[in-house]
Amino acid sequence: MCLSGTLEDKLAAVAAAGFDGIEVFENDLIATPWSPAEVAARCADLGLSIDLYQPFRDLDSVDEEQFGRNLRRAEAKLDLMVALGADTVLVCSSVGDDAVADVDRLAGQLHTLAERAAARGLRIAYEALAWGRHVSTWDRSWEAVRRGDHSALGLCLDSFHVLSRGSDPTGIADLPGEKLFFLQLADAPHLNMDVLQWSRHHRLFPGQGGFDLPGFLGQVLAAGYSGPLSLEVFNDVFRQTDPARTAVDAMRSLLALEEALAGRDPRLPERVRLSTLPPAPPVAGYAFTELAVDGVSGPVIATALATLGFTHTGQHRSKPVQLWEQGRARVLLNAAVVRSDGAGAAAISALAVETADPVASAARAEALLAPVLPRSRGATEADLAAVAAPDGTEVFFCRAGADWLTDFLPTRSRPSPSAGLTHTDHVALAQPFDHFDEAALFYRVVLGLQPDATTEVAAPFGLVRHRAVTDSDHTVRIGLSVALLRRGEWAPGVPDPQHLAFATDDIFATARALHAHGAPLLEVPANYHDDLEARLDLAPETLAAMRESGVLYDRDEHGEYFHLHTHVLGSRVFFEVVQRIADYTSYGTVNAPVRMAAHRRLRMAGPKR
Ligand SMILES: O=C(O)c1ccc(O)c(O)c1
Ligand SMILES: [Mg+2]
Repeated sequence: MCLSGTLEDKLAAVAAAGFDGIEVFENDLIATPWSPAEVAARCADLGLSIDLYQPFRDLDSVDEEQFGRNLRRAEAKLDLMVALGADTVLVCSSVGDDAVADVDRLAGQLHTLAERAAARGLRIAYEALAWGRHVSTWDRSWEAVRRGDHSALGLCLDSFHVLSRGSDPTGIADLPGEKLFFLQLADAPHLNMDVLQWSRHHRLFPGQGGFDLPGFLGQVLAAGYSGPLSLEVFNDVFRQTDPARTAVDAMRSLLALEEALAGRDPRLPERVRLSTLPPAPPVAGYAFTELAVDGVSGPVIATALATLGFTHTGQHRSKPVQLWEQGRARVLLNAAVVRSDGAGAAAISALAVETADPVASAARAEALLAPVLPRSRGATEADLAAVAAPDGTEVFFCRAGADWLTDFLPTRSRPSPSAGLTHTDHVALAQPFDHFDEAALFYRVVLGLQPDATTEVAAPFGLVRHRAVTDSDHTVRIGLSVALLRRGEWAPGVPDPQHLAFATDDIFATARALHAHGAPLLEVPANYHDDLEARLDLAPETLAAMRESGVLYDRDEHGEYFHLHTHVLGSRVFFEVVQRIADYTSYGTVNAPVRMAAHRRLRMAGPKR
């Protein structure tokens, strides 16, 4: 269910991603030209077991004649399973008006089916759908299975059905492990909506939504469950995405789930063997960020960096790459990266984090199925490990102390007067809607970061969702944004451009320096500061300074945030300058609509490309 395409497409994708087995969904089997025996053979060739056949719906009935017909239908499926080599069938709780309410009568009908299954050496796994007519909670499905009292009758637990209803999974640990026949895992964002629609359209892989999957899995394993961890994710985007890509995303989520559980519950039973991902070495800030530029955008960006107080300090020995520095902030302008953004564009092409152990960081990324990038370097150049993020951004791992800097020959450029920028505060990457959750999981897990809360703002070209990931010391912050919908020709292709944000200890001194050097700064409407004045008790002189220099403002319970922005440069990127006061944890996202409106005004006024 997680994957797009036909059964043939799906099998190839899951095998390539390293899965051990599959659930076969009835619709896929019906639509394949392969006989059940041929499906079994194909799976065996690929090293895949068929762990579940599903689903069997609406088995029980208060109408005994109807139950008899249901039983005949079930027996046909049991025979099919024998040919398929699948030993467990999923029976989900009934939704029809004739569903059996009396738990003993329901148990009796399940018992009858279990006898038919046992005669063929098969098993029945009974699952409570959250919208089942009379059975919609795990404890009620357990009651029916317990009373059904047959060795071929057990429970299928599905994290979505348990957690979406806010049910307490704590008691699951007390269930007899041998009665847990199957486990389905799915995460989901917290939404207030009809639970069936929520389940069929918005499920996500573990770690991509808001449910406590490690806590849930811990309960199930503590009960003694020893079967497969199966992903059952109904999701409108995944249904249309290249299944090879989705399968990798899925496997990454499982590896991360195992690690999260091991970290949380060191007293797991000994028989539970969790993944041994290489731990994430601590990160210590950005070594550099890189912009891909061309002959048009390169000089535009270089000029802007100079007005921001950066100096062109180095030229790469063998590649058309410039190094620009200010404080600990380093930006590379790379004219050798071929991208599809169009002539005159610039884009964030790479970010490099300093880690305590770059080799271990790269090994972890590889274990998490990140594509390792081929290296092309001269004999004396630093050997930087890099992987590709889902959005195409290259992620480099560098040792503290920056030995890669020796790849650059010093230039004799006249130093730009500093504007007081100290380091890179964050990198903000706009994501295509279809890969937002995948990217958030990737950056968080590969780099060993934690997620911040997700926020949404109403911007000139539609709602924009933001989610950031960061390390506990906030040395590496990555902000991800996504337009929740993109339709028609009116709105820009990427409504929210990428940006690099640099930190200063004195936003107003920096603002004065930038104005003096002619930096292309964004003008902020007076209405914005009037609103701040009405809402907040800011000191009049602070407000006056903000008005004068186009500084925006936000605060949270931990501190304050002052920030300003440049024009969009090279059609795709801009720079931000930020000052964080105390422990402000966010990114001034509330102000993004004002910034985006100002960028829009400039696009209208500017030269047409
Ligand atoms: O949406 C459904 O019908 C459906 C079917 C089978 C499942 O295991 C499930 O969780 C949901
Ligand atoms: Mg299920």
